[in-house]
Amino acid sequence: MTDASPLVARRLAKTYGDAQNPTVALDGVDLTISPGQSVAIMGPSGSGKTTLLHCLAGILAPSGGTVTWRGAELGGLSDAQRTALRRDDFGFVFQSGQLLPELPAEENAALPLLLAGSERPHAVSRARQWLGYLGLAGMEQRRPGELSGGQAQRVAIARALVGNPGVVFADEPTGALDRTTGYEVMHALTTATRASGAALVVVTHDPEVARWCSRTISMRDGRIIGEAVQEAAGGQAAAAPVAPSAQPMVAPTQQPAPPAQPAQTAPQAPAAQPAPPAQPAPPAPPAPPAQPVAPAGTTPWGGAR
Ligand SMILES: Nc1ncnc2c1ncn2[C@@H]1O[C@H](COP(=O)(O)OP(=O)(O)OP(=O)(O)O)[C@@H](O)[C@H]1O
Repeated sequence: MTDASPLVARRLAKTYGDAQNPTVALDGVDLTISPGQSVAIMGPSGSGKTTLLHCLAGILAPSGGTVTWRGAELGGLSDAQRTALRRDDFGFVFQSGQLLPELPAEENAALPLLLAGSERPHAVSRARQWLGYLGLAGMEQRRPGELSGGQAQRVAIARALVGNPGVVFADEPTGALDRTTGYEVMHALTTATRASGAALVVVTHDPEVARWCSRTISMRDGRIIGEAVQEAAGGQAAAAPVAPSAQPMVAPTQQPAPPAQPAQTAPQAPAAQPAPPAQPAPPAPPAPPAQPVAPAGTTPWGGAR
């Protein structure tokens, strides 16, 4: 990824319903997210967190204002262009249930590349590399029902990163997990995202989850009412320095070398420190699995929602 331009929202507004019964979900949000930043969005229920994430990601069309990514205003793109952008430039991790139950982990993780037209061996190889980086070596053939909740979320993280996105959006990624597993997933998410050079946007209710991010945005009634920047740049980075040996294996054609980030000290480490991800497993020759069925209209990189 060479483009260092940020994701920028200006005067973003979103109203649901009609003129007789409107619900103002976003009311003039300004936000700039630079490459490599991790941003937690917090606020009470109904404050507009998910709506903001969906507008930033091009899933929802705002009622007013703009979202600009790499020089393109999302509102000016066609539906097909927005779909391609979500598929190629953005990665997504949701609370749970986003994996296709009939597909093994490696095919779930490879899906964005397969849908983008990559050759299957390349796509599956890249998926296996990310799964190995995330500590799932040996589980590539397991289906979601054969994985724990935390393992399934790590497959989802591998899928979010397999296409080398510029931004990863995560909506309550730990919401269905117990506290310790949630921290492990946040460790995996922030470490892997940082290693790839992508920005990360996380919606969460949990301040401990937010501490893994370098910035926390607070929302109320559709507005940003405050922002906190972690003292140590990147709470998660502080908590979990990435040893060079733990960096993901890199396919030179698509995946840039992980940035040489300095290891950081951990004054704000979350209380429960998860173990670092396992060492990357050497890529194995991919099996030629069955063609996955694209769930049209049900995924961020698929049809309109
Ligand atoms: N599809 C929709 N139609 C109508 N109103 C909606 C829709 N989606 C969200 N809203 C309303 O918009 C406001 C913001 O919702 P949003 O889901 O963005 O909040 P949130 O902060 O993510 O909430 P939560 O933490 O409960 O998930 C709420 O008042 C909600 O009821």
